[in-house]
Amino acid sequence: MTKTPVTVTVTGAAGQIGYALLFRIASGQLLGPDTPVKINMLEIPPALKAAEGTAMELNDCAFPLLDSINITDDANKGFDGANVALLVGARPRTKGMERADLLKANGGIFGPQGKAINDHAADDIRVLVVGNPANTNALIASAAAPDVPASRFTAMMRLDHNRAISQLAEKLNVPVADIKKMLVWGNHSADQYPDVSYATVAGKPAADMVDSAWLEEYFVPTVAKRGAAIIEARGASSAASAANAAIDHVYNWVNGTPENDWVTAGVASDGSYGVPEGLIYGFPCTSKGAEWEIVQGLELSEATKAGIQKNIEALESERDAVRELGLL
Ligand SMILES: NC(=O)C1=CN([C@@H]2O[C@H](COP(=O)(O)OP(=O)(O)OC[C@H]3O[C@@H](n4cnc5c(N)ncnc54)[C@H](O)[C@@H]3O)[C@@H](O)[C@H]2O)C=CC1
Ligand SMILES: O=C([O-])CC(=O)C(=O)O
Repeated sequence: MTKTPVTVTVTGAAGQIGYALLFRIASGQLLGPDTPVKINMLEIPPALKAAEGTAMELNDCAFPLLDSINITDDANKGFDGANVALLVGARPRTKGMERADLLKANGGIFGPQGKAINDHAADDIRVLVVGNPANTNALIASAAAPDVPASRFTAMMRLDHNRAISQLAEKLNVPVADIKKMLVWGNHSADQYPDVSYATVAGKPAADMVDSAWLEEYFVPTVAKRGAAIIEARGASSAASAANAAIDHVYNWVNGTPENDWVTAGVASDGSYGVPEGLIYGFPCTSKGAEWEIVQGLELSEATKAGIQKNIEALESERDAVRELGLL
């Protein structure tokens, strides 16, 4: 190992996404095959023993890139020196819980974690929020970290992006690798707007290959409600595909996106496409290895404008609810 290890903090490390994620981080898939990693696992006290078990298994893999593992329930220690933070641990919605209760419970997690990132993480910290409601949790964490640029707090829209590619590939019976410039605008929720307007299939416009009835009646709802369909089928929410999307997001952020393509990332709006500044919103993004850049200048159809607007309203309403709770 010649390079300095990169410190990666994973919260909710003992959960199901954590279990699908950690081995891939330690094997080099998050950052690349030449980058050693120090892994910090942040958990709540009841889950520390399970986290220790996962750490034992990580060690048993004898990954050449795995420099060290630290397990803690103290956010200040968990984010100490972190270069990458994957905020997976969140409070799930339980029976009878109102949306405000869920936002409040998660505010209690993501506010303090944002502050700990502010005070202890490395200067180049990059944060990906996976825990739901991901976009608003990212907003809460970012607001609690005034010394960290808002551009470093992102929310995971990549699973939605990958789901959209998969659905289109299946419909057209083409390899997923032929599909470029897929896009899912907005919120990681059922309001999201998966959009094939700019997508290409082997270089040709995807919009010419599918009809609007399929798009409206099948594609958009299938992608937007895929999380619920997985829960229905598996009896548990998506884990390996979520971990895979987190790997894709960070890998492209750090190593850059492919030429002539983009990915969907939930990033702080700069006002692009009429999305109010500051909302963490799914946009078409590229990276050259430093910051996410929102792709500019796309012409928007009426359907896309409506999809964007619906998600603005949904995210503004979450933001206002969180403000009312004093979390912003
Ligand atoms: N953005 C996206 O595309 C997706 C988001 N998710 C979300 O990811 C989150 C995690 O999912 P799973 O791993 O399946 O859940 P899980 O319940 O299996 O694991 C969550 C873990 O977080 C831990 N945790 C809770 N509070 C914590 C805190 N304050 N600090 C550190 N750890 C804490 C728990 O002890 C548990 O081990 C959920 O909110 C889920 O809805 C899931 C799939 C996709
Ligand atoms: O719906 C859930 O709870 C999990 C999730 O975010 C997804 O699979 O997209």
